[in-house]
Amino acid sequence: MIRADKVSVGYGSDIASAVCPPISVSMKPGEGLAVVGANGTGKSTFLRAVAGLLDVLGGQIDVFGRPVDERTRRFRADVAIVLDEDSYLPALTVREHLLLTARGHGMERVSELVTGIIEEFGLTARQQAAPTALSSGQRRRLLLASAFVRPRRLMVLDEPEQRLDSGMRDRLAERLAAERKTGGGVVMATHDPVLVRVVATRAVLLGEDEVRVVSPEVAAQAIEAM
Ligand SMILES: Nc1ncnc2c1ncn2[C@@H]1O[C@H](COP(=O)(O)OP(=O)(O)OP(=O)(O)O)[C@@H](O)[C@H]1O
Repeated sequence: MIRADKVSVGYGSDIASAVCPPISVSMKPGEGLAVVGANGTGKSTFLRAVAGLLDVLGGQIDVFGRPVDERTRRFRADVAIVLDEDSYLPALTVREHLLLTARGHGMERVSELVTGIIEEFGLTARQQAAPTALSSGQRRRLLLASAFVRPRRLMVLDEPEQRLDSGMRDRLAERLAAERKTGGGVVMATHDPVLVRVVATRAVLLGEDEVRVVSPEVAAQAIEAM
């Protein structure tokens, strides 16, 4: 599903500008990969490369057996991405966003599905509100809900716990664990040890001098010690 081979990521033009040492890690369907490390160690940068939003400086990332190309319809259909940024259409309500996302991905008769996801993400009372009228946590819920309302084989999530209260974090962890158990893949950057323990099957621990592939428990303990 994902195979990263000595991947260097960063914002300059050559390997010398990489933000962390090369990353080698792989992930199969039904697995969860947590990307863990202190602030600024390169978690979001690596996820951007997995999502095809940033070219790698060296090495290679294959997703579904092919080099990442986010422009292909197939990649966009298979990969649901929620990064660390607000992105929404200000003139559409919560419900309209989710209907549009599902229909845009070719789904039909989505009303019931959308109602269920809205409820699951605690947005029922705000479903007719525009995103600008939501709290920041509610907007984050909307973005996450958008990823669950569409077909996908892989979820790429950058700190999905951000701005969520603890009840919602726990429900999200269960939802992502269920995603994995039904054969989906989840790759997520996170600072939340609960998410790591519940969702991940392995983790990549980014540090300034080394990158290690570790068990979820080792990664969760590393977060707790940061
Ligand atoms: N657009 C950018 N241009 C140049 N440098 C950047 C850019 N975005 C991030 N960086 C730098 O790249 C390094 C890695 O940043 P990144 O956002 O990947 O870290 P992170 O591990 O996700 O951190 P956090 O836990 O704080 O979210 C940091 O030194 C950061 O300052």
